[in-house]
This record gives sequence, structure tokens and C-alpha cells, in this order.
Amino acid sequence: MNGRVIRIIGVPIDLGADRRGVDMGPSAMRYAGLNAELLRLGWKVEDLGNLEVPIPETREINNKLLKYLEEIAKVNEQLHLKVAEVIKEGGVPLILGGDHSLGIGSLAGLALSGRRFGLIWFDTHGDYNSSVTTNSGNIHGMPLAVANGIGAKELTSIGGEQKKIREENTVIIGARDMDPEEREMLRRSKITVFTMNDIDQRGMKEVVHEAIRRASLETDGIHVSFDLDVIDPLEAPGVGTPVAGGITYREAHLAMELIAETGLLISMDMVEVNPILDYKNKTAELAVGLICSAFGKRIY
Ligand SMILES: NC(=[NH2+])NCCC[C@H](N)C(=O)O
Ligand SMILES: [Mn+2]
Ligand SMILES: [Mn+2]
Repeated sequence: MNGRVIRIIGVPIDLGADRRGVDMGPSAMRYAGLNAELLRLGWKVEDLGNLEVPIPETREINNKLLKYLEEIAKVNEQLHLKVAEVIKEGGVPLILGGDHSLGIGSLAGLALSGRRFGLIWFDTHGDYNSSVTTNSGNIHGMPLAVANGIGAKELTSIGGEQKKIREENTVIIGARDMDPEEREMLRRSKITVFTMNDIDQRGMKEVVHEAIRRASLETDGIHVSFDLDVIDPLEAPGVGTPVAGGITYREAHLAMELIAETGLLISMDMVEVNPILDYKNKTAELAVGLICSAFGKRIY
């Protein structure tokens, strides 16, 4: 039992991605029993509902290199205020996506709350593009760069002009698909990238231990941003940008369990579940299982 409260914030956004469907992610995870499972683990749970997000059919693309910039900025403005408020009240924000562009708001909110936090970003992708390096113009390929002060002012200024993350405390796990210039940008940063090759060679346990060590250096908590496409598409088919060769179901749970053991998790994003592309809600059910492992569920 623990007395803390998880506050769920749904962000049904798909404006940052190329295909529709991830906007249904929050519903799919709720339908898979998220709230009840967390209650069973002894958490207090308060579902704050969904943020209001426009749908692409009612909007125009004004800038092909930054699609739906204004709308995405607006949603993340709202999100960052909510996240900061939850943390200041002593709660744990659990942000359900939606596409990964919501990472802009969750990281800006954490920064605004004044907490010094490390970041572990589970993703196939680097999400470190800007309008200069992107091939798609999709903003869900940009949130980590934005949080590090790189990108459109409308996005980097949310929650103030300063960088929202510290590179030394930021770790990507599971990378296997990066755009060439994005990779160069990441190489030039002090962000740690553990690719699938690192996981193959060193094992998930060692990789996560090292990630936790880096994310907790002179910080007082860890934020996990989990993009479901990091998992192998055989086990997580319901994602918009599937790439073969991902982490397994067991590796993903192990990672969440190791993070839970630290007691340092202060907030979490679970993003990129696409029920339209899923098989009988399998990916959302997996997402709920992983959230539970991150919040303390044990086999025995
Ligand atoms: N959050 C994600 N699924 N991002 C995928 C990004 C893919 C590609 N690198 C792009 O910038 O378009
Ligand atoms: Mn991502
Ligand atoms: Mn991804």
C-alpha cells in the first residue's frame, strides 16, 4: 500500500503522427482496465479525463515541415500546466497518448514543477528531429529535441525558454531507426543512446541499470516516456510506426520492474498505441501491463 495518488491525463492527439488512430489510445488503455489495475496495486487513482484536442480533418497543414504546429503547441501548453499542477500537489502524472508529440508538454510540465528529474525514453526512434532535419514533418519525431531547446520557438518556449531536460541525465533505450541528420545531432549531444545492439550485447538488465544510474545522478526522480513502438511489432502490432527487431515482452516488463524497484519514478507517458492497427486491443493491454509493472506490480 502507498498513499500516493496517480492522476491520469488522457491526451487523444494524433496531429503529430502521419496516420490517424493514436487519438484512440487513451480509451483503449482505459478499456483494458488501467484504473482498476492500479487501484488493485494499492494506488489512489484519479482520472482527470482527456484534454481537448482538435482532429486533423478540421484543420489545415500550414507548414509541411511542422505539421499542425499551432494545434500541437496549444495542446502542449495545456498539458504542461496540468502536469506541473499534479506534481506540485504531490501526485504522480500518468499521461496517456496519443502520439509522442505530447512529450513536449509532459517534459515542460516537469520542468515547470521545479523538480530535478532524469529521463528514460524508450523508443525505436530518436525523436530528435527539427524542421531542419525531418523527412516527414511529423512533430512526434521531434519532442526530445524540443525539450532540449532545439526546434520551433512555438514549442521550445512552452513552460519557458530554458531547456527542459539535462542531457547528462537523459537516456534513450531501444533505438533502431534514426534519420541520418537526427543521429548526428544526437551524437553531438550528451544524451546516452542504448540501441538494440547494446541490449543484445549487454542485456536489458545491465542497460537499464546504467540508464537508472545516469538518470538519477543529482536528480530527485525519474520520468519514463514509453513509446510502444520500442516493442517488437509481433507483440505490439498496434503502433503507427512499426519497425522490426524490437524489445520483447519480457524485456519490456523487466525494464519497468527495475525502474519500479528504485522508487524514483515521478511520472510517466505511455504513447503511440494505435487501436485501428491493433489486434483485439493487444497493444493497449500490453501498455496497461507495463504501466502496472512500472508502478510496482510483481509476479510474486
Ligand atoms: N514518436 C514516434 N513514433 N516517432 C517516429 C518518428 C519517425 C521519423 N524519425 C520522423 O521523424 O518522422
Ligand atoms: Mn517516440
Ligand atoms: Mn517511436
